[in-house]
Amino acid sequence: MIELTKVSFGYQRGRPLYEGLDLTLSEGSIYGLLGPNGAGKSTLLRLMSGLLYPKAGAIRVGNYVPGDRHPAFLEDTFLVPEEFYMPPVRIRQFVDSNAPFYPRFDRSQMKHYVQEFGLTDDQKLNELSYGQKKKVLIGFGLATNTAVLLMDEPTNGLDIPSKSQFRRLVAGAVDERRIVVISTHQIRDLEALIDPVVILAERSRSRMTVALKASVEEITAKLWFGMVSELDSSRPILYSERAVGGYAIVAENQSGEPSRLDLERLFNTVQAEPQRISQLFSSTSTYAAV
Ligand SMILES: Nc1ncnc2c1ncn2[C@@H]1O[C@H](COP(=O)(O)OP(=O)(O)OP(=O)(O)O)[C@@H](O)[C@H]1O
Repeated sequence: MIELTKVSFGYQRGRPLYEGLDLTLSEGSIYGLLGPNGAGKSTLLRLMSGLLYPKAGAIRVGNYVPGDRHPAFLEDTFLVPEEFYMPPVRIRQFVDSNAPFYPRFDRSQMKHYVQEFGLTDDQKLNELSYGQKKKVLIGFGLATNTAVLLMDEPTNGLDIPSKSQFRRLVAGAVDERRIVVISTHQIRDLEALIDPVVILAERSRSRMTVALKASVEEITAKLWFGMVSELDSSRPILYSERAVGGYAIVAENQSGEPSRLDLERLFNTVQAEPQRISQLFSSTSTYAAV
């Protein structure tokens, strides 16, 4: 379990990014962390991995406080950052030097990922493209089998076939003891993978909060995604955008009608109507605390 309780954080004095942020994440799920530029997604992943410390409130990951950087916590947590440095060594050497830090690291799994991504063990990291380096780091992260795997914009830089490989490999690497959190703007890349969805939105004066945390099932039970030819009052519409032949809408799902979640429209709805969304999902959101 990852538990953030009343967490406040800001990089500069007097300019908090979050204040009193609550968020609980459970094992066995791949959470999608979405939010506008600068919302604090990377910051949240750094707080969860112990690279940053909250100014107030508490963060617990299992039995540990990430900021204490206890060895048992560090060997069970892996962060694939958006920007990274890879040393000028062969993939094999990189694995040899870093795998010992992760007791559950599985070398045959890593070998498989390297092959799947079209790479070979003896390639030098400094001779790889950004996307290829990223594949090595993603493969390494998956092969660590840490209880917590955090990935910041993992599909940035991956080509089209690699994005579906990524989805397949991540889906295959999750089990009931693992929590995977993926922060992304590449909603289309990950639509079929992430569930539940966590969306950050502005609470007040540039302070961000978790405006929605819900499973795909809960979202489609409460919201209806579809097309209408006219915007009329037959449905309580939360968001609409012009589309060919009418409007693509997100409405309250008062009749329990099934529909397919559209993450991009959900994201826009949450940013446009954070309070209404919060009321609809009041048991799962902290926005109501404003
Ligand atoms: N090292 C830093 N020093 C000062 N401010 C920072 C630092 N890192 C991030 N920030 C600020 O904190 C805020 C949140 O940044 P963060 O990178 O967490 O957002 P993000 O949601 O990941 O953004 P993006 O979607 O653009 O990657 C931004 O306003 C950013 O300018």
